[in-house]
Amino acid sequence: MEQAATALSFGGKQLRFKHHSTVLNCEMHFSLFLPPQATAGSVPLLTWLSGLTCTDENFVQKACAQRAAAEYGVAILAPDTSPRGECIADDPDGGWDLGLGAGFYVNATQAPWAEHYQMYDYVLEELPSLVAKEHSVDLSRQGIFGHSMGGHGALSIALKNPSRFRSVSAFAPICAPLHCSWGEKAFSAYLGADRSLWAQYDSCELIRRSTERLPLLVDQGSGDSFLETQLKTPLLASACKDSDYPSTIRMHDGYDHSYFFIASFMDEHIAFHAQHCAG
Ligand SMILES: N[C@@H](CCC(=O)N[C@@H](CSC=O)C(=O)NCC(=O)O)C(=O)O
Repeated sequence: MEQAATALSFGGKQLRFKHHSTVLNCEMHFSLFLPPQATAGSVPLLTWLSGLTCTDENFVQKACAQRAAAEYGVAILAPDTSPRGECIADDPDGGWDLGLGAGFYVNATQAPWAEHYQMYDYVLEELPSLVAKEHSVDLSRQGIFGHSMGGHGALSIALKNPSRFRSVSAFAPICAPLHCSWGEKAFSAYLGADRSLWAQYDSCELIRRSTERLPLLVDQGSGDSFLETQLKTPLLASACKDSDYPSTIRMHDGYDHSYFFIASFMDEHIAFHAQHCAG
């Protein structure tokens, strides 16, 4: 693991690393914020999953997360959104919703994607273990959150692994990839034509199948241009209601899909995770 950048921020450190991922079979970058409390002992680890077209750097530069992370004493790990490199398969039609920057946090089973697109295992297993080997983060106190495609990733990964996380939250998540064109395009490429295999990564399906409960917070802007076509927040609200899954799903008048929205509520998400990851 090679350090690519470091900067002090609110008494903590904003770091960027390059490493070889054995799971993804390529070179990757990721970012890690360590709060000042990490110099005295291990701190909870929050994983942030970004949306379509992002790298690890969008969150670092635009989410305004460092001040609250330093205040509450939590580390934030920000992975990239897909495998990277010239040899990595990409959307043959040049779209930004498949391939590079659009890994959807699943383990692809189909050619040509399966060779590198294993983002589920990378985010859940390889990266936190790698970080914990070299930094004082406590893997028994983890939260996960994300935006849009990353909100889908955070919800689905947490719902599939409730014993690994204390809390989950999302900004404008893709709530039901089985029922939107972004999800249908990505899942048919990565997972194949059998839709029954897609359900293992669909948050609404996972809520309906769940037996354990995690604290769950979702924020959504009413002025988000993707709300009706791609995100479908009401489907998540219905799944939670039908399954008696406790959740806080908040609509915010006029907010759009951008990082301006994310930054506006970032402090509340970090406080939410810090509360559940304490002790
Ligand atoms: N590049 C596209 C817009 C893509 C976009 O809006 N990406 C969002 C995530 S969408 C769902 O996963 C994003 O986070 N963008 C990065 C940012 O810094 O805003 C276009 O040209 O329309």
